[in-house]
Amino acid sequence: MTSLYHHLPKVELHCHLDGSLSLSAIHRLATMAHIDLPTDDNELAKLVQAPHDAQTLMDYLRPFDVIRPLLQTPEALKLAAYDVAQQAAAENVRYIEIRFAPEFSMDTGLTVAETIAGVVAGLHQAMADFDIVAACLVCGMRQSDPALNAQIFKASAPVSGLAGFDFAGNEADYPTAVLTDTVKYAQRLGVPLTLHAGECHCVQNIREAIELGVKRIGHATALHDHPDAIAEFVRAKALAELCLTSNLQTKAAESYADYPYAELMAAHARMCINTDNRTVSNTDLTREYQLFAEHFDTRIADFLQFNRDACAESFQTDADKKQLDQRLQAEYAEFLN
Ligand SMILES: O=c1[nH]cnc2c1ncn2[C@@H]1O[C@H](CO)[C@@H](O)[C@H]1O
Ligand SMILES: [Zn+2]
Repeated sequence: MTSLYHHLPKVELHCHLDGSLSLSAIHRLATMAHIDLPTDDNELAKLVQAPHDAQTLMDYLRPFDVIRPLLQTPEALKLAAYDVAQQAAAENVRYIEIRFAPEFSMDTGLTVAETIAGVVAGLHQAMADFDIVAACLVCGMRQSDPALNAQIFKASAPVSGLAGFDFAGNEADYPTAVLTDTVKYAQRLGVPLTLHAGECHCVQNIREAIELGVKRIGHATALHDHPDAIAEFVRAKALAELCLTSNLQTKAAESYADYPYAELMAAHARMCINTDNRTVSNTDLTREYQLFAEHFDTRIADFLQFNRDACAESFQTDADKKQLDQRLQAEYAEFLN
């Protein structure tokens, strides 16, 4: 039986391409790249899912090393992007932003523009085949040379189909403060920006992102127990891209009790629900909704509000936002009665 949460229309703003590939897509990509990976799904899953004993974000990020060599051609990126958008469409995600790091797909000579074109081609094909709108975000990596990130952003900005920028990666050792110049550079390029922050118990990283004028914060988990920072977050009308399962795995939150949901709700903070990484976190958006309902008593009207806020902060045109917002309201009417 498919659950209510499967049927609810959804908007997802925070989903990594390389962390969300289906096992069958990984098998196909490995064959294309002539790379030996286990043919058995259980064995493959062990390699590409977050280790059960992960203690930190860096432990969680290890499986991405297995995926990196598979995503080195435009055809592979196209197949990957199609696969993730297809999975999302199958669980009634109406709009998704899928992010990836061009840096990790340039090992054998692709240009930044070629990597983005590959991803965008896959998203366009998925949009033609399924009832979903899918957009592409480019990640700079926190731990990388700022000059490389600047170069990647500069080369990305004019590429057709690029919707926004992000910074991902090692937040513990590369806090927001060290990114400031590159963030400002990205902002000057005129491309909308979201930022991973608050995944490593450092609320300062969220504060600084907000001070830089960033309105979308990936995770924002470190707001827990920081009412002043939550107040600043609310004043800035920022949106938290929540990634619950991922946060429990990286120990950004030790337990459900350490998760800032109730505090954010009480403060009327804006937020939305995301998978972060379907495969690495062994989840999907339906399961994330179920977890919020079970552990935090999130109601249908709340899910609608989260999706409307996600829509309002999505990196689409105002006309497209309006159309999606109207669709969400119309479609939720049957679930709210
Ligand atoms: O939760 C996360 N926090 C920080 N970085 C992440 C997270 N999930 C994935 N990536 C990083 O983003 C890259 C581009 O998709 C991935 O390769 C991974 O290194
Ligand atoms: Zn993320």
